[in-house]
Amino acid sequence: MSAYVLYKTNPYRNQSMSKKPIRVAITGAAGNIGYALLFRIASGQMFGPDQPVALNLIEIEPGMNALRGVAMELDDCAFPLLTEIVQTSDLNVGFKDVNWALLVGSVPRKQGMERADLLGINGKIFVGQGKAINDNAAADVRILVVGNPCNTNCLIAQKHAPKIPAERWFAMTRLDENRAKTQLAQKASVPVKDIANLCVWGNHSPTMFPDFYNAKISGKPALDVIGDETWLKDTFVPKVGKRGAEIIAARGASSAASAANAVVDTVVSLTTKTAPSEFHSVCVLSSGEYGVPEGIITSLPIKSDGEKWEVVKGVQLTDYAKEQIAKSNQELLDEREMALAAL
Ligand SMILES: NC(=O)c1ccc[n+]([C@@H]2O[C@H](COP(=O)([O-])OP(=O)(O)OC[C@H]3O[C@@H](n4cnc5c(N)ncnc54)[C@H](O)[C@@H]3O)[C@@H](O)[C@H]2O)c1
Ligand SMILES: O=C(O)C[C@H](O)C(=O)O
Repeated sequence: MSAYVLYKTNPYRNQSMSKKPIRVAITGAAGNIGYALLFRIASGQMFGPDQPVALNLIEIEPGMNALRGVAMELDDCAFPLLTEIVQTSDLNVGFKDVNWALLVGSVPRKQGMERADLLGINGKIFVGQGKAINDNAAADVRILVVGNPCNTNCLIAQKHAPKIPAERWFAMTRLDENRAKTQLAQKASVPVKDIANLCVWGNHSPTMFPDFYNAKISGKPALDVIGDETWLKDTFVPKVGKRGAEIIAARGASSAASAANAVVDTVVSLTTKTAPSEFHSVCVLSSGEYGVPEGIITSLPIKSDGEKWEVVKGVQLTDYAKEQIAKSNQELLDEREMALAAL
């Protein structure tokens, strides 16, 4: 079997479009999240209805046949914005000239496991991917890590890509934010669009802290609207933290469509202007904001001007919130130590 397989599908189609395509690499493209994600990117939901996209689909060798089927389906959608599909198991080909790298490919956990149990299995994948991104990607590349444990995997890849500025690396807690918003909306019997300022802090693990103190329901503090701090602490927080496990128990497989949706939401939030006074949860490399230890990829409240992002300043944290966030960040420090020792 060849070391890599590269198929370019219709490389010349749709070339008359005036904007230069955004080139997006997706690893694990034939997996469950990949299957829910590619069609949304190709249809324009990630970068907008007039922005052409080229897709670099990356799989391991045993996944290449399934990937060919997925690419055929992309072709059969006749998406006007999709200019090119590259299919490869060679990371140097897959990350060539990409503007975005969505690192999904890795093993999901099974029932009874924690995401951190995957570090030994998945961590090493991100060494080679970090290096290949460093050596091949476009000068403006931005990277979003989804494969678990996503925070520490992101840190591993970042450490192997010295050319790429630290602010271009992200890991995903948007699914947790979306889950938390829905739980609050259902409890308060309001539409989910009425929930704002819901930051999930820390690690994408059961220790994450969905900060209900700063969340707003229809413009009012969530605590006032719900009126039950015990429910928020003892039911809402663990419900959000363990939602991934609840889905695995019900589906027999980890969340896929909602994860793909959160990938789209994360990229949209980083590439469009955030609404005034709103923020979103994204894991970024900490430089000590809010007393968080430096040098971990941790979830913080982020806003964007459409080009650059920043950590929102001035969010007031209660002592309880600070304690929960510190626990989650301690877990990230421990994961970092484990990862560095293993690599
Ligand atoms: N951060 C989040 O919120 C979040 C949410 C859901 C799932 N996840 C994680 O995303 C990952 C993928 O989930 P899934 O449901 O798509 O899994 P899946 O098993 O359906 O698909 C994974 C795909 O990745 C491929 N793959 C494995 N190693 C690879 C490598 N080195 N390079 C390229 N491709 C590789 C596999 O062949 C497979 O096709 C898992 O680690 C899961 O835990 C994260
Ligand atoms: O829980 C998992 O293992 C998958 C994912 O991280 C999730 O939150 O759904």
